[in-house]
Amino acid sequence: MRDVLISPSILSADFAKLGEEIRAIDAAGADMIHIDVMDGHFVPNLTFGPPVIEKLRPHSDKPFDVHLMIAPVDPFIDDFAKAGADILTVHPEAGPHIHRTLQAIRAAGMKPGVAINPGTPADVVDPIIDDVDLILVMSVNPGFGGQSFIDSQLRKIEAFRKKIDESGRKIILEVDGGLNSETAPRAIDAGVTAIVAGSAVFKGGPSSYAGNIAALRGEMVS
Ligand SMILES: O=C(CO)[C@H](O)[C@H](O)COP(=O)(O)O
Repeated sequence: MRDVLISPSILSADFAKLGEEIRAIDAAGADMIHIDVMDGHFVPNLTFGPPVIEKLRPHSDKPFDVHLMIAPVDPFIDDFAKAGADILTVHPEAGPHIHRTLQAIRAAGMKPGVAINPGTPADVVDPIIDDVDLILVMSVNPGFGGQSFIDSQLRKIEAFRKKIDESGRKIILEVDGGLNSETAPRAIDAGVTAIVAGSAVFKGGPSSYAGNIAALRGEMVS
């Protein structure tokens, strides 16, 4: 299997101990920290926003990989930059002008990412592939952790692998939703370079995190 980045989603962490949880996954070998921001409007769930991210920032030096499931996005871009986001990923459906939004994210000093829902075709990325540093393939409908991986998204990952290789650009191809030790190898074979996992990392509590992360990389767990 190729090397992959593991980005644990703190959606499955103990929200009463978020700082502690981030320190634990950092120490357990996480490459990035995946932070899901939901507004109860773009997706049917609510999490948190820039003030919480700012308080979490001192707990890890690893990149904060922030996935915005909010609409609109543009009024909040500077707030996420100030809070310490490194990668800011948005949905084309959040509108109204995805190209302008990606440029604004880069201008604010962050890496722009685009998130693709299970029902959204891969071609939506064609006009903006030069403007993104990360493509996030949602392998569940966004909003909740603990859902099952949607197999049809493997074909989309393969399509993105081809598009990225043809672009000649260094773009992280990330997958999110239902990843575990059975689905992760299939996503890696299809071409992803980063895996987001919530339930599969946080199950069993802090003493299990290192083994859970290693299992997603396809390493033997002792
Ligand atoms: O973005 C998300 C949901 O919108 C979560 O990051 C994702 O679903 C991870 O959870 P799990 O690994 O439990 O499926």
